[in-house]
Amino acid sequence: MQLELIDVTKVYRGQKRAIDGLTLRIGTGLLGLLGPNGAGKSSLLRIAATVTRPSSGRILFNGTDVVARPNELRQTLGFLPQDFGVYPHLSAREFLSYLAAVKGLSARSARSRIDELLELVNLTEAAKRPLGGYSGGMLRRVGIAQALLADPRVIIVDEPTAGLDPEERVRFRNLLSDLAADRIVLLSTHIVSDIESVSNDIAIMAQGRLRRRGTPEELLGTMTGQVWETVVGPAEAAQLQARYVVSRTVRTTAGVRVRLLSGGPPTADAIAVPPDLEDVYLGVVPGSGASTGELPAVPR
Ligand SMILES: Nc1ncnc2c1ncn2[C@@H]1O[C@H](COP(=O)(O)OP(=O)(O)OP(=O)(O)O)[C@@H](O)[C@H]1O
Repeated sequence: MQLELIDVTKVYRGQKRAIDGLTLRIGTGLLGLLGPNGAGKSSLLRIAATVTRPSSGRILFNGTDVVARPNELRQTLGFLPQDFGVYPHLSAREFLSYLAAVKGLSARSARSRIDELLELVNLTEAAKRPLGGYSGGMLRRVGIAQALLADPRVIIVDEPTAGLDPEERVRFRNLLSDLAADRIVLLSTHIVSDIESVSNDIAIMAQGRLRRRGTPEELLGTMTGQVWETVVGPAEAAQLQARYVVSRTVRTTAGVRVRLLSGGPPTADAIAVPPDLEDVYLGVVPGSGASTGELPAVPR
């Protein structure tokens, strides 16, 4: 199975290029698409899911042109869009039954599949309640269930863990990782920790372009010798933040431990440390740390 996006460009009316000549070949397994807000991830996923047409470029599913003949992919596609909407007066079960009918599932197979999925996303108890009263995390889980309705071979999910609590996040990551054993799973996120534990294939996107693609080991290898830690006073920590891409600061009893990216030692007693994926991400997309919401401010 292969999904290929070849030299894809997307230009919205009167805007700059949301996707700019991007090529991505995706085989069985889980591909984590990482990038800051506005990088073009959603646009790319909507194109891959046949919801939007590219301005130029080709999309092939097992060699078939998806733009000209979308049905082959659509029949086996599960898609969770970022702005997934529901009918507030329907219950989860009614909503999923309705979508199953739209997808052409027989009433009988739909019923058992829906039972299975409600269990899988932990909504069996709430299944009869109107969706209008669901929390954001619960709605996300309904979205995940609908994407899996027709037992798709290709699963495309846009920021699937948004609004989920930490426990649900882990649960869902593991679910996608299991599904990816014999399916194509394409997942987008701007949170590094969402994919580092489950994805052996990571693509980093920024400003409509593919910036890196590889296994975690390959990506980490690109930053070897460029990540440093040093313990300094608060004033010097602020100076380092102004001069370098800082991936983390931690206040300790000895001072502020600053972790930063630099080609050489930033201070006399700085120590080179093994890179992690957050460092790689910040190295590729400087300034994206703010969007992860995970960097504490330097105390001044
Ligand atoms: N329907 C649209 N019409 C006009 N511009 C759009 C449309 N959809 C996206 N864009 C623009 O295209 C660019 C890429 O947006 P896109 O939503 O694909 O990025 P993203 O990486 O998914 O970010 P986010 O996580 O914030 O959705 C942005 O500048 C955005 O404003």
